[in-house]
Amino acid sequence: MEQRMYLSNHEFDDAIDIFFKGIQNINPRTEIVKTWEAWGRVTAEALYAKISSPHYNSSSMDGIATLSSKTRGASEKNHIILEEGRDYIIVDTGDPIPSEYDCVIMVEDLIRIDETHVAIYKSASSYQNIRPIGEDIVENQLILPANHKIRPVDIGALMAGGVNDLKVYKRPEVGIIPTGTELVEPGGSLKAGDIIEFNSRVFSAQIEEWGGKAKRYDIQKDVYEDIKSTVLRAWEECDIILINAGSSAGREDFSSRVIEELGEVFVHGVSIKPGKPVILGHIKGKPVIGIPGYPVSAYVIMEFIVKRLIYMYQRLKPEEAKRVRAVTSRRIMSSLKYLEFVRVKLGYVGRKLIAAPLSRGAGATMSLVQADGILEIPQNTEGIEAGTEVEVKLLKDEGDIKNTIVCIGSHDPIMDIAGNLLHSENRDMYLSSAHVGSMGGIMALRNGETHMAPIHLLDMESGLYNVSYLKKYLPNRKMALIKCVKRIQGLMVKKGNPLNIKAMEDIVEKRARFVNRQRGSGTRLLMDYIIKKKGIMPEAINGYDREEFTHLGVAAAVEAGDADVGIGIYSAAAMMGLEFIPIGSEEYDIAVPLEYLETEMIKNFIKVITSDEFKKELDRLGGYDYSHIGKIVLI
Ligand SMILES: Nc1nc2c(c(=O)[nH]1)N[C@H]1C(S)=C(S)[C@@H](COP(=O)(O)OP(=O)(O)OC[C@H]3O[C@@H](n4cnc5c(N)ncnc54)[C@H](O)[C@@H]3O)O[C@H]1N2
Ligand code: MOO
Repeated sequence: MEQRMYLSNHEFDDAIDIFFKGIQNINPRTEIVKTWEAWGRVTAEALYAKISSPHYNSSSMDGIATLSSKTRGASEKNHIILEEGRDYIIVDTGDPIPSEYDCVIMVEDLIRIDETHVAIYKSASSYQNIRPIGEDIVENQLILPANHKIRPVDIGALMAGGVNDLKVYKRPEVGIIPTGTELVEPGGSLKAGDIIEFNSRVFSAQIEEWGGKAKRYDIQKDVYEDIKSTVLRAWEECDIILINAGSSAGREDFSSRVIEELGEVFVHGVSIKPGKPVILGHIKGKPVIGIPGYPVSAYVIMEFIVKRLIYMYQRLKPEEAKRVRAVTSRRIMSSLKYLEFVRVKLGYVGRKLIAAPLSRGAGATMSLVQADGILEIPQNTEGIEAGTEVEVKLLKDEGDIKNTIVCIGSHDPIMDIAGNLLHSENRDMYLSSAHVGSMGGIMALRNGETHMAPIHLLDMESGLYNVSYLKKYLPNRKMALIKCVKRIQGLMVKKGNPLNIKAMEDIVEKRARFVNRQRGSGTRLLMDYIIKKKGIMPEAINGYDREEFTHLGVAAAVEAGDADVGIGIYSAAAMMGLEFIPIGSEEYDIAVPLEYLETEMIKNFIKVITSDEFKKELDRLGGYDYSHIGKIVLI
């Protein structure tokens, strides 16, 4: 089969314009629903009250209904006595007021004389404590305009006004077709090459959130005729069709050909990243979108195009995301060719709102889970320097961001545990970690971009940890070091230690494939220190230059068999089921500028790491000595 290359390079706004112009003749359909089932729906016509509310004069208090003229002249000194049946009747809140009465006196203001008589000591005014007809809603009054999204309170007013049925826009049915021979349903055992199909489930939830109705079709293998017949079925059953994956230029990327054969492709390929190979088209007037397979690419297309489409069917416009000004924590490179959407973590450090970029890969679902905002880097920009003021679209509440401890530095799984405990103990506090290695953490402290930096930096001269680095790199700042843990560092190998590696020398001798940590990380310094002491040259180790950014990254590479041996901490090896050969221990501490030490956030953080619960977690992971945890060293 001939391989087709896509790919126009439309600018994003142009592509969106072309698409929405192409489908502008769509007329949203309407239906009648019961008011009590209309929450979240959008009114297709203005709604007027059919009756007044209240629809009779009603008592607003418990007491007696009487005639105000009979109470005239009553005072503390001049009680007036009223007789039941002749002067008043007893009423409760909400009771109708017979026409011969014009006011209600509260029971608290009555002096009971006997079974049938009360005295009053205050005159009453006409309509006192009576809710007159239409006090709330008057018949024929406008309750809601057209194109209004119905809220819970609207339902009450509509029903009070006698409106029980209403015309709303139909929720568009959105057909989702996951395609790919490699896709499998969740739950089964996985072999290399299997991909758990989850995009369609994410889309379904998004579609429901935006007011559409999701209809998921079975996974379609990469078979042209099968995909085509499923698209045709979805076309008959749905208003909008989403074909997931197969949008790119691969041999089995059929989406655009199917759409072209059955309808028309307006755009294939947009100058954005991620999301570039999106396909925008229609089949006989029904929108069809080919959504790229990578989850983050898919997110971008769902958020910017599909959301708007679903809203359009309900005559709504997506609300604009709130934007804030922030300062970039590090340099972010970007291609001149694309408008790029970078997920960022946000946090206030001093008065600066810092935006730290998260993992950029289009497959990084965690970058979406962790993101506080999206930073758009315009096309024709090479990137953004560290410390630049930028605009960020918020994905989270600004209040939550204010209560976030920004933590930039070396990674250890215990920081994730501390973050989790911090949030479960203090529901409004968060810990946001960026893993840039120990030296990266020191630089972030220097630039005022972080509240804390976890570090484990070995002084090659003295063999001591951390203190000398803070003195050297932050000479003019009063710093505190929160002592944390001693960690056992070592070599990780596959279970059974197939190459029988016992010490550093074995890596050289056996030509084992090594995976290292990045320069600037404390683990790398330790590695450099040890091989230097042993007189091993870096070049003698196969893969000394191969760098991973986290302990788990190293462990995962060994686990997958991409490397024979790596360096890292015990807990990471244990998590991945690897064997571990200790080579030394190091001090992993947390550097904090003194001015933050007394803040609520840091005080709570210290409380967490000194708690029994945290220590229990450390025991569970293994490889940590926490005898000095929480001790403060002033520098
Ligand atoms: N030679 C080129 N290759 C690629 C290009 C290119 O320009 N030239 N573009 C890349 C970009 S950018 C993207 S984005 C992807 C889009 O790929 P497809 O839409 O064709 O999707 P697949 O290749 O089938 O899948 C990619 C990837 O996505 C994940 N995936 C797919 N479906 C699901 C699902 N239902 N649930 C969860 N995850 C899913 C999966 O990891 C797939 O490996 O193409 C690049 N290639
Ligand atoms: O569009 Mo792809 O999504 O850049 O990764």
